[in-house]
Amino acid sequence: MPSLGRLHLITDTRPGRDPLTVLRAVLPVAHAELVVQVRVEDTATDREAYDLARRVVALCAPYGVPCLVNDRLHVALAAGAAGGHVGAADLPVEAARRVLGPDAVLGATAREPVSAVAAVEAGASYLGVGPCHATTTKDGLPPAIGAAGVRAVVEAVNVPVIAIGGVTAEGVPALRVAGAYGVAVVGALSGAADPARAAAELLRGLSC
Ligand SMILES: Cc1ncc(COP(=O)(O)OP(=O)(O)O)c(N)n1
Ligand SMILES: Cc1nc(C(=O)O)sc1CCOP(=O)(O)O
Ligand SMILES: [Mg+2]
Repeated sequence: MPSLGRLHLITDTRPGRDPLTVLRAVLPVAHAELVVQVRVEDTATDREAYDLARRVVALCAPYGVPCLVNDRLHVALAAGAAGGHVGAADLPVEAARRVLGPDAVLGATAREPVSAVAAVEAGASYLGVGPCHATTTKDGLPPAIGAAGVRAVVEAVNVPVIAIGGVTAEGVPALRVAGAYGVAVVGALSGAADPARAAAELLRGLSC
């Protein structure tokens, strides 16, 4: 499996957001370290998810950037994505691995060491760990775990840990010190006035 990028751009499909414009801006700056995760609202249809995933796959292909699909693994397969990401409400990791096959990238959400170890044993190739900080992007999350919570997971597993939740360029160094391999962001790129510049700032922190 090729090495994983350290900057995971998660698509923002909330009303008023423009995920493809953000992606077009970020790709030339971050391609060597970029992973794109297609994440749509729960209310989106599979057709909408598929259409977005196809467009993201096509935009990413010339840059060699992998596209993952959140939750909907049939969409990942149909769109020719490199893999998927699952959490507690999705297919179990072991079933997701069977669906995607042995070579796919498979991310799993883990918030503490015990479930992290179980996810890796079940076939996760990286872990999304958070929420690191408060975020307004997603409702219903448990309390933030901070850099210390990330470190606890890092020390328990031997796969890349991708820190998520309220991640900003300013917060990246502390997460790297805690052992995070990379970060996943929605708002830090989607909400930026200049997404290319925001990506460069995130990458600066990740390169330390
Ligand atoms: C990199 C990364 N980490 C965590 C998540 C969250 O996944 P999940 O817990 O399944 O929640 P939803 O994103 O499906 O709402 C993620 N998507 N990516
Ligand atoms: C989709 C998602 N999952 C999280 C988790 O902790 O499981 S936090 C999150 C949203 C991340 O958005 P932002 O970078 O804008 O905070
Ligand atoms: Mg999910």
